[in-house]
Amino acid sequence: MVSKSYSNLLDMTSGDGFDFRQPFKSLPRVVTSPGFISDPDWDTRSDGDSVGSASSTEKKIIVANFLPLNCTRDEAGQLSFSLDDDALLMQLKHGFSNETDVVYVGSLKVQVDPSEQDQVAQKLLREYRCIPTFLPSDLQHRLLGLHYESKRGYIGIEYFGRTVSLKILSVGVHVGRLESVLKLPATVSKVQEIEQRYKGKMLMLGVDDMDIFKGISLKLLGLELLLERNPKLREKVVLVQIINPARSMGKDVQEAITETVSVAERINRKYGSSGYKPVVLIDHCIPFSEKIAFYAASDCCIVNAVRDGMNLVPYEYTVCRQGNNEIDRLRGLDKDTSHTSTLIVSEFVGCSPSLSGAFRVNPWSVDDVADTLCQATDLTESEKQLRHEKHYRYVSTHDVAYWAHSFAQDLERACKDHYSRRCWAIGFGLNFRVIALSPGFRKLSSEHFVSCYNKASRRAIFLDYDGTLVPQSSINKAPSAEVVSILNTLCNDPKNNVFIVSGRGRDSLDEWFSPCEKLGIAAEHGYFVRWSKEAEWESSYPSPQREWKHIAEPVMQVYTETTDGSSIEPKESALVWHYLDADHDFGSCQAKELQDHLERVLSNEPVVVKCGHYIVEVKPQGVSKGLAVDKLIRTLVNNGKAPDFLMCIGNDRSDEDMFESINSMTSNTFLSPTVPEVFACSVGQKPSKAKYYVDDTSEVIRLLKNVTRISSQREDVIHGRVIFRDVLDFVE
Ligand SMILES: O=P(O)(O)OC[C@H]1O[C@H](O[C@H]2O[C@H](CO)[C@@H](O)[C@H](O)[C@H]2O)[C@H](O)[C@@H](O)[C@@H]1O
Repeated sequence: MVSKSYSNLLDMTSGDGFDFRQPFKSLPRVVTSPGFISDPDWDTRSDGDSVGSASSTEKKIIVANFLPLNCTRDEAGQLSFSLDDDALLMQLKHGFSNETDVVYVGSLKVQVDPSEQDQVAQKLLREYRCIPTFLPSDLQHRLLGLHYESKRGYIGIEYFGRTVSLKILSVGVHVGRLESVLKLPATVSKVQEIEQRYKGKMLMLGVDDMDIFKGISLKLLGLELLLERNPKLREKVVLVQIINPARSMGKDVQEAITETVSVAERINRKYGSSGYKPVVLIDHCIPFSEKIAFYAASDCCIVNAVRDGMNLVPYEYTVCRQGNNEIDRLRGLDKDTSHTSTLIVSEFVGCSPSLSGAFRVNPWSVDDVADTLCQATDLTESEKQLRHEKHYRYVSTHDVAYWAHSFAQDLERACKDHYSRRCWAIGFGLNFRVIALSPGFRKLSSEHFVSCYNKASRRAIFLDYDGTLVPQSSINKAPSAEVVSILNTLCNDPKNNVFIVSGRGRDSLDEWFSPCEKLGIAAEHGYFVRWSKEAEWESSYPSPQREWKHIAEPVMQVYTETTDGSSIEPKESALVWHYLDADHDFGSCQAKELQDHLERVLSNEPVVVKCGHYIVEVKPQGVSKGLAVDKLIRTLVNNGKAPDFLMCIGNDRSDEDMFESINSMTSNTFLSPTVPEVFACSVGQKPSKAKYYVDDTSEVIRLLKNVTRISSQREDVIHGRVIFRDVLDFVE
């Protein structure tokens, strides 16, 4: 649902905060650089600077799944909000400087009716610096079929010219906050009280939210088995299980509660006595200080989740076990006494890899849990100390501020290039996008192009096919008579070498361009190359291998069956999955899944998996339009025909390789001393490595047609057909 909160996202990049007294501003169409809104409708000072540019306050926008807010709706339907101080997001800001203005963006844990959304959004922003996103549930599950790549430790999502960096960072706890709660007299006396209550027993602790993934009853079953197998531990071991209230109340959660209570009662019946309950369930809200006291007093802490996020319970436990002087004094310990702790952590919990001294368990295996609990009861003091020291060193140095700082550094790196881009706002509502273009990217001026073409003495021209010479939308994929005629004129100019560089197979290209005798063709992204119609097809690659196709094709078939309208195109060197005729949203999600799937199953094969215009293509490694163009130019140079004019037009991702290749030609030593005039041109104004763009295929054709006049005059001169009118036209 779109609410005004979305339009305010643009405000966030300016420094003027969110002033609701101002009337709603019109959306700027062009954003010249982050933070500076160039539209004259917006607040500007008399000197022309935007208000935003004057502010020195650093602003950090933290986008998370959920906002750090407690939200409740009372019986009358009234919503009330309060900051959730326990939320890690709140603590993250301690890693930033005090002046940093932190704004949060995320979902709410309550449903908000569309009619209330604007009002709620404005209230939350004004009172809590929070911007709620009212996402439909199907949008909530953070990669949307977008194309992404792994880049040294983080994921880069190419999004309309911007690289959105995605890094999976660990997170820590706010050690200072825990220590200050631990110091409170109420906490200290609670620690004493708990230690007194469980004196002589090994106190095990579990702290979990009540949900079906936390594996609480599996933990209890492990304890039951431990007591069954080890009678000597009866009366000696107690598990205190603190259960935080459930965040939702579905049937599953209700069943999990019933099961947990019934297992606990069974264990207590079987192994308990008048003064001993092996399991103590605390299933009501307790003060934070009491929870901290339990951490501090417990010999061992067990997290047995079958599925979880980071889970910071082990970190909190470790900090609390370090205690403080007051607790040590009450325990009769001198200040140099080492502290101890024992952790049992499910292998499915996010913090597990960072805790090298913890016992790792498979929560599904009751046997494993029971055995591990048994080992934990049998540790020597020095072993418990060593494990604790190791964990405490890590947890106290990798706290929430450490990770916030690390994140801020990543953010700076990710934004490095952003400041040199020009950003354009396009579309409205849910189609609103910001595209980032490189500073020099501009429309190709026909005059400049024609003038350079005219001056050149040897030209190399590389033309993509689909989306460049024929519209992507055209049903008839064959070139028009006009295209054929233009190409023929260009090819007949002896100053020119003209090539079609396409992903298409050689048979269709051969058939479509049979009237163009002198046209060069690079088919299947340059796997096959032919210099003219009468020349043989050449390939500098080994014959197409079949083995990988036996792996890839069945996978593509599965996706074809489940994606209505999709199909497979076999090519000589490649295999393509098409979804142009399928539902585009579903197709693009399927395409991303398919790409990942193929990359996994083909990881040992000499192929690459690439996405294109409604296609996913598997092709041999080392085959690209860029390499094809590079080889063709090198051959021209070796044959003494070094071009002083290079032109390359294309519209698709595969054409970007061509642009990259010909862009590098100006600095390439093999062309020396000729420095060619380079025209890398994208069809469509979109993020590209090309320096120029034209709007569409009809503009490509117009552009080429303009220069055919120069080439055809040249042809007429050769054939002695120059007439006075042509000379006049040319001069004009
Ligand atoms: O390099 P190009 O000349 O741009 O060719 C790239 C691909 O062209 C063909 O696919 C395209 O046209 C299909 C309709 O004929 C359409 O379904 C698809 O979405 C387009 O990408 C060709 O079938 C592919 O093999 C080429 O790689």
